[in-house]
Amino acid sequence: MAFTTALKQRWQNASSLVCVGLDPEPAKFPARFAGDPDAIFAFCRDIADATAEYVCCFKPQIAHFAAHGAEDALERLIAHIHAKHPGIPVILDAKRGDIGSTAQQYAAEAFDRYRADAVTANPYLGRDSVQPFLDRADKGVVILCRTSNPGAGDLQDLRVDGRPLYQHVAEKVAREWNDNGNCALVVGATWPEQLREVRAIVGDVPFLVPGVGAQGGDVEAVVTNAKTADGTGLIVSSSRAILYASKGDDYAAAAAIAAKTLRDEINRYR
Ligand SMILES: O=C(O)c1cc(=O)[nH]c(=O)n1[C@@H]1O[C@H](COP(=O)(O)O)[C@@H](O)[C@H]1O
Repeated sequence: MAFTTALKQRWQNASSLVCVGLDPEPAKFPARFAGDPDAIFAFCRDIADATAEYVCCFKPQIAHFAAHGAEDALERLIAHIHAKHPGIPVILDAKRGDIGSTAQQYAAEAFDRYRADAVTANPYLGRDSVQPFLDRADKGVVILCRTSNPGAGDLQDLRVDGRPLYQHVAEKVAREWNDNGNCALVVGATWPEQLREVRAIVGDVPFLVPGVGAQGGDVEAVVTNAKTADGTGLIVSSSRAILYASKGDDYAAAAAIAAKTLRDEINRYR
């Protein structure tokens, strides 16, 4: 099923706009994983199984696996999510972007090797660098627009033809790059004003919104400023606040409570 179709179904059927980000950091794992050679897979699997009923998506972050030589764990984790939780799309957070021939390989990596349903991409090399992702009509392409980090404005806010660069990205993606209807935009939860501005430019294009939880974004401001008319349109992603809700043996139950609490808070403002 196409990413956007699966996402819309999941928004409705699970009544959730929450995405759990799977960013394993072994140093933060509960003590029971000490010395376990498969800790990264086991920890992420437990979190995914505990939180699945409360999410519209999962988002594994590739560097958090690759830094530990755990690409195999990432492959198995995505296969596990597809098998155990069918209908929940997986966004591979890899922020790819390169010349066309290399971008082809990145698309094959994300969609054929890892079997992700969508991938995050950096737009700054231009359309041809994103084209191999756009061409996979059944897959989602989640393009950086106004990121959540403190330095986001260093380049993204530079004024070009009278308005900030991130607004040009938003317009280009919505008007020119979205022929297959498979684009989404990253807009950080830490920037409620920019969320409102980008929503006004792009209509119903879905937003991936990281930055609630550990980065302090305000849930009410995110939802009221950026939801679509039908009360959806958002993939509100939280990683550390859910993954590391408890360092004890109750880590999975604590993650489930954190995911449910975020879902309910979001739903109050939809
Ligand atoms: O593309 C992303 O997911 C992303 C974009 C962005 O603007 N800010 C951002 O924090 N992220 C990712 O979201 C995750 C951080 O989530 P927290 O632990 O909830 O802060 C990391 O994997 C980041 O790479």
